[in-house]
Amino acid sequence: MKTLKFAVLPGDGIGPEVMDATLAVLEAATKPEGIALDFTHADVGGIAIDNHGTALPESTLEVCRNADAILFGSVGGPKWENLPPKEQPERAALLPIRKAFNLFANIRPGLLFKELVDASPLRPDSIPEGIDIVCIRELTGGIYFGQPKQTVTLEDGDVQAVDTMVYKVSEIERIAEVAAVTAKARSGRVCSVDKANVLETSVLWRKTVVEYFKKNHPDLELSHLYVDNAAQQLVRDPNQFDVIFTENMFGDILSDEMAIICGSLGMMSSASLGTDNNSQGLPYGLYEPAGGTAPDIAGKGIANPCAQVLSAAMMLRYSFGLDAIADRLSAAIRKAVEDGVRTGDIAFGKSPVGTTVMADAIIERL
Ligand SMILES: NC(=O)c1ccc[n+]([C@@H]2O[C@H](COP(=O)([O-])OP(=O)(O)OC[C@H]3O[C@@H](n4cnc5c(N)ncnc54)[C@H](O)[C@@H]3O)[C@@H](O)[C@H]2O)c1
Ligand SMILES: CC(C)[C@H](C(=O)O)[C@@H](O)C(=O)O
Ligand SMILES: [Mg+2]
Repeated sequence: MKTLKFAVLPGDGIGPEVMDATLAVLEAATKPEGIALDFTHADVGGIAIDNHGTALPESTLEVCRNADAILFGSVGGPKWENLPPKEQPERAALLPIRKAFNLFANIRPGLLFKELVDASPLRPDSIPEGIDIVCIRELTGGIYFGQPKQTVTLEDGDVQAVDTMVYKVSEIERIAEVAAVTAKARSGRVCSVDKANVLETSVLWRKTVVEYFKKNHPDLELSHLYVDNAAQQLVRDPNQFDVIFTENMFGDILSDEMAIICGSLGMMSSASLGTDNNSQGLPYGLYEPAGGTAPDIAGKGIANPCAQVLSAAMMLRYSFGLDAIADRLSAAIRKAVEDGVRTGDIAFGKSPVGTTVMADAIIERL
């Protein structure tokens, strides 16, 4: 019997709620195929601070190292916001785990099912067929990790904070390759987003991307946009894009924008892949919703589990090679929303259901 060995890190806020629902869906999707799930829970983020005194315990890293993939919820929330910034869950758990496994390529699909067009804030006539684009975000470089990163008191008593945006050619080339491979499997169109009219890192980004595509992927259609223009083009006409690829912080911001034009953060999944393969000979990856712990709705049982389920589907696809089951999961979600089963974030006129009812509806349609 094929066994899928993965780490389950639910984290904080809605993380455990949508994770429980997702594991039930995953079990229902794999069991009939004779596939067993071998997953191990571990604490990460605020819950790990509470239970172990640190946001990313060594024991959690060990669970991840012994697995073929990580299914991650989300971390952070009001309870830990008053800790020193470097000890907070986002900076002390999420960024280090991405770095620890060298997960430099973050893939975020912006998928709005035709059946869900009414949940988008965009005019329905501007997206009659829904939206199908993807953001490839560089995840282990840029201003998130560059040094120095500090706050200092100056001689005159003023206080100054510094973040540093750094990119090397090698880092830009490897994410360009991911964008190119993604585009080849789709329409062949790639738009690289930067701020080359202002930032040195973006000047290097654009030059490197142009040269890399010219040399390695001359068949692909490459375009460039400044990030401010890209932000408004996404709202004006999202389907003019196919693959958007960009550096870490621009990707963070643009992907939230993509999520909301696709209905909700509760619908946006992500895969973070690196340089290592797992014991299956497939990419080791971390799979998590693009959104966060949603403190405004946490604990109420009303969070949308679809982003977490779709993240699990990405795990099946990339880290376990189970494309057919991944497709079935996506189709079951599509059918459920088509049938009007929707959590509050995507309900718009329909009467909203809770997290477990949404998960059960997906299971019924597998
Ligand atoms: N990957 C992660 O772990 C991650 C990602 C983003 C934010 N965060 C953290 O989460 C906390 C809250 O951040 P925030 O409020 O800025 O962003 P958020 O993504 O948690 O929430 C933004 C809005 O989207 C809604 N939302 C998000 N996911 C949803 C879902 N599955 N179903 C229904 N609605 C959903 C929320 O209710 C909220 O209104 C912060 O501590 C932040 O740092 C963590
Ligand atoms: C929580 C935060 C560190 C994280 C990021 O900025 O990468 C989140 O917003 C995301 O998009 O995954
Ligand atoms: Mg974000």
